Amino acid sequence: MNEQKPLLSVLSGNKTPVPPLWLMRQAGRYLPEYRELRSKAKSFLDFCYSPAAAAEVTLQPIRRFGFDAAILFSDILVVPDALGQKVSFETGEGPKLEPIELPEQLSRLQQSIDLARLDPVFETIDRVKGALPRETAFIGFCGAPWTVASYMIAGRGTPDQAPARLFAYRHPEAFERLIGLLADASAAYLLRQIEAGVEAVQIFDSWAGVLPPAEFRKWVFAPLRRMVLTIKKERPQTPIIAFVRGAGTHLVELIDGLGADAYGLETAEDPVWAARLGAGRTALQGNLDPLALLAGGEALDRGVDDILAAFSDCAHIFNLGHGILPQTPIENVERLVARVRSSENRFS
Ligand SMILES: Cc1c2[nH]c(c1CCC(=O)O)Cc1[nH]c(c(CCC(=O)O)c1C)Cc1[nH]c(c(CCC(=O)O)c1C)Cc1[nH]c(c(C)c1CCC(=O)O)C2
Repeated sequence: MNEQKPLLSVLSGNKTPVPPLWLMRQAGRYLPEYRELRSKAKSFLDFCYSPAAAAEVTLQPIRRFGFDAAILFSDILVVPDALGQKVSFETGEGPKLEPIELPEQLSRLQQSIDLARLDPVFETIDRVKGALPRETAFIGFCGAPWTVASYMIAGRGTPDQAPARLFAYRHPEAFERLIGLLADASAAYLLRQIEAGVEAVQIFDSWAGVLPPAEFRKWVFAPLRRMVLTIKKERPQTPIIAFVRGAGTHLVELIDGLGADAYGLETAEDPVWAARLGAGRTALQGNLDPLALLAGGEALDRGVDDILAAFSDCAHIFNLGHGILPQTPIENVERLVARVRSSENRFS
């Protein structure tokens, strides 16, 4: 039955005449119906933990655009929250956490994740799965250990993740403990999402691109590998999408050895190179520039066509190279969907 859903078919390695399509951060501020519900919530985290609202927001982009996948509405920072770190979101400023500046402060965290705290997320999943169209796949997600740790250490978003990189150089053993804790917590969290009803999972390593190669192997590849092994052991049938943003040439070793079912490519990655590397071995997801979508018009059409042409010989999922921007006009998303869906004869 799953084979009927185009996204799951591509994740099992099949090519389709038209790639299935969804957009990272597709539930969000560019949608007026999102902004309306969001304005009624006490806080962003409260919104994430309100199953009725979170389920509704998950479904909004499906109703409007008929994407091939819904992604659970939540945030990667619910994991630190369920590990006992204080998390809040200030409007216009992004996330705020109690920073971790010294190894001793790691003892403030719980030794394992409190999944009961995330019960509202699992209830959201339960509500969404009954409401999705038959052909729409349902994706769960979490942040990767390195990306989540970068917020936990700095206590906020940073342009270069310097606080976490410094902490890792100064206190490698403590940092390794934190990364290990996050790998186990995140794998357990994804397994519980799968049990609740998601059909595929995506791991977001949004800040993987800043690390030198030796650090990349320790803090990105190794914990992702640990997560993939844990999840595949329990749920071999559930596909995993790894979005290792800024992987660059590390894509070679990811495809060789990570064991995910698909790799998400960011905006700057060359789709022609990636397609040559991945064709016949893995599914690939990406990678239209979110700014081309914002700009619309010919820039959008050209961007879409280049990507469709580059991946025409691959098991390909059409997506952006990073999240959709809040200023993106709705008409441009409609134009994107129409252009991808009418591509059958142009690129096969
Ligand atoms: C790094 C990261 C975060 N969260 C996420 C990442 C990885 C992906 C990426 O790199 O973009 C992932 C995420 N965040 C959100 C989703 C929902 C599902 C989806 O539609 O994709 C997903 C998959 C909702 C959200 N998460 C957040 C919002 C906006 C908050 C609001 O509506 O007030 C949404 C819709 C808040 C958030 N959450 C985070 C930041 C830095 C911010 C503030 C910046 C921003 O506002 O975009 C952490």
